[in-house]
Amino acid sequence: MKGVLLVNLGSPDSTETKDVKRYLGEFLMDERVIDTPYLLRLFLVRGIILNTRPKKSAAAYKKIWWDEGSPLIVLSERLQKKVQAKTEFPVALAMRYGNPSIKAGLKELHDKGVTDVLMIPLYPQFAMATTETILVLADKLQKKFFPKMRLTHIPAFYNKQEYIKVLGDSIKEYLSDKDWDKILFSYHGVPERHIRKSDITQEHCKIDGSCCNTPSPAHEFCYRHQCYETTKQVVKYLDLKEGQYFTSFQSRLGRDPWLQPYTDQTIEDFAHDGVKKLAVVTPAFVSDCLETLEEIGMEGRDEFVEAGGTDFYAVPCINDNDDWVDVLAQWINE
Ligand SMILES: C=CC1=C(C)c2cc3[nH]c(cc4nc(cc5[nH]c(cc1n2)c(C)c5CCC(=O)O)C(CCC(=O)O)=C4C)c(C)c3C=C
Ligand SMILES: [Fe+2]
Ligand SMILES: [Fe+2]
Repeated sequence: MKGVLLVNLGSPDSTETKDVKRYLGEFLMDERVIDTPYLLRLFLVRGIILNTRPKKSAAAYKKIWWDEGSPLIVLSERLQKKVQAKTEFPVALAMRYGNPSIKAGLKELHDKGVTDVLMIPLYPQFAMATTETILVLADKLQKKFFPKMRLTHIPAFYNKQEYIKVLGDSIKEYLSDKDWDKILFSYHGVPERHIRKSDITQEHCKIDGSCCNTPSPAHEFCYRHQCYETTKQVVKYLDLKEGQYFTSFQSRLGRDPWLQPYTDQTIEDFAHDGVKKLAVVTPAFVSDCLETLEEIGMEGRDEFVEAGGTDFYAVPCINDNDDWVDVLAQWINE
């Protein structure tokens, strides 16, 4: 029997510093997130990052936490329930880090008699630190604990017209009663090195601005290409004109170069250049989370207003939008 596993990133169990520390430890010790040799990663994560970051992150999580829990988890649970109502196949939810784990999700499906699992990583664009790490871990768990299960997955859907329509319509609807000067498409960043590592041709991605527009088999796994392509498709769908939109990358961690331009700098530059009313869309995230609600919705807004902007609109993610539920159900049932 077929079953579905929706997989998102995950959140700490609570906003207590100890829970945030445990979650960050699991997240950042993933070799596809901090991709240094093991001992260096251990030193960076345990010796440096986990000494200071958990307290700072816990304070940020406290600002966005809901009574029901982490927004990312609650919104993912709502999505799972709505999708379940649209299909006869069992639909489970799992998180790559923290709870509910991928192992628990596979077990839930296994106990319901599922033999064929369709995994849906809830990331529109492929990245080593998101889609790939989910697939690698699920494969390992399947071999070890569920040898009779068969796993398949839906690849990154950044250019699927059904998805672009849902995203485009949600932006249009949210901004319909608002006056805006510019729309910023802000994607979660990754270190530039990750783009080179994921280049299956080992020679295409130069991160010089042109490679992502030149057709290549590398694009199947190029996060940067897929981000720019998402912007391009939404721009086309919404009929935006040159100068009305821009793409940038947020959430940089550490000193290595990450994908640029950086969102925080872009927001400040816009305000200095006279943009008064800014809308920010965050299409790397299906569900609103710390990075959209706090980093963009709070910090980004403050930066913009301090630099002279007047109106700031953080456009919600597609979350459990009914049209998005219909698209997922269609992909599952086809
Ligand atoms: C598109 C999705 C994401 C990519 C790519 C990604 C890469 C990535 N992230 C970090 C470090 C952190 N990310 C954190 C939070 C966070 N990241 C994503 C998504 C992607 N990350 C989400 C949805 C969230 C929010 C989770 C939530 O509970 O709401 C954090 C934790 C918060 C903090 O301390 O800032 C860290 C750390 C790296 C190093 C990385 C690239 C390889
Ligand atoms: Fe992240
Ligand atoms: Fe590229």
